[in-house]
Amino acid sequence: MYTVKELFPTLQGEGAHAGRAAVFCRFAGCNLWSGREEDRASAVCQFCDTDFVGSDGIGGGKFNTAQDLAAAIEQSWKSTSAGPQQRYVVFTGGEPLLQLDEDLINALHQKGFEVAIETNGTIKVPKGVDWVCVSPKAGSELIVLQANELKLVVPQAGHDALEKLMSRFEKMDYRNRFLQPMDGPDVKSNTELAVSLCQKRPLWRLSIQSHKLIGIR
Ligand SMILES: C[S@@+](CC[C@H](N)C(=O)[O-])C[C@H]1O[C@@H](n2cnc3c(N)ncnc32)[C@H](O)[C@@H]1O
Ligand SMILES: Nc1nc2[nH]cc(C(=O)O)c2c(=O)[nH]1
Ligand code: SF4
Ligand SMILES: [Mg+2]
Repeated sequence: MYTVKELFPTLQGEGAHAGRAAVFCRFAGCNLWSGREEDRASAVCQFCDTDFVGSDGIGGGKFNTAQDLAAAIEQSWKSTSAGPQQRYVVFTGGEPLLQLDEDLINALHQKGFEVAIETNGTIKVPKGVDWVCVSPKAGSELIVLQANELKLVVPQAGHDALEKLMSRFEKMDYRNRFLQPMDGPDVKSNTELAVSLCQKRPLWRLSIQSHKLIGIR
């Protein structure tokens, strides 16, 4: 059984695939925060911008089998009149690796989808994922040490030595590296920080949450 908060077609707003048509499948639940506001201050990850509790969002629900969920994802892709080419699904959450498994990945490959994930990097990635974006969280143990994309949200409390952290990540096996300004009350100064760090350290590129700027999901 898979519990999906919401399922919708949009454009990937962030990172290396920004601008690309995709179905987003947001799984319920996360290992670094309960999702309840009253627990935020004591959570490992305290800056989350997402409601991932329950299955009551648009396109959300409980899916008994991988086939059922893959069929819903295919329907969502077709709902925009998109053809069979470049089919792309992004699993996010919450933490998608609490639920994504090889059965579901295989069912999507059979339907011609490329499978991407947005993960906090604390859980092993199953075989077959085509694009892994890791976004490490201060105070958690990072175990996904190789990925297509690293997307570091800045600044994070506890990341006092941000540049030291960045130079550690520069020596690791991440194909693309992004700094993403933390959204919230300080997004403007966080963006200025990210811009100046990208200028100083050209191994990094800026990822802005473009979907928020243009008002899509
Ligand atoms: C909601 S998370 C879900 C996937 C996974 N749990 C993770 O943290 O990567 C999706 C992406 O949004 C980023 N994110 C969450 N809250 C944010 C915020 N306030 N500002 C900027 N990015 C944020 C995360 O770092 C991650 O890259
Ligand atoms: N358009 C759009 N792009 C995204 N990229 C990562 C997202 C996420 O919440 O994981 C996200 C999202 O929620 N919407
Ligand atoms: S790890 Fe991801 S989903 Fe979980 S609370 Fe942090 S940003 Fe949100
Ligand atoms: Mg989001």
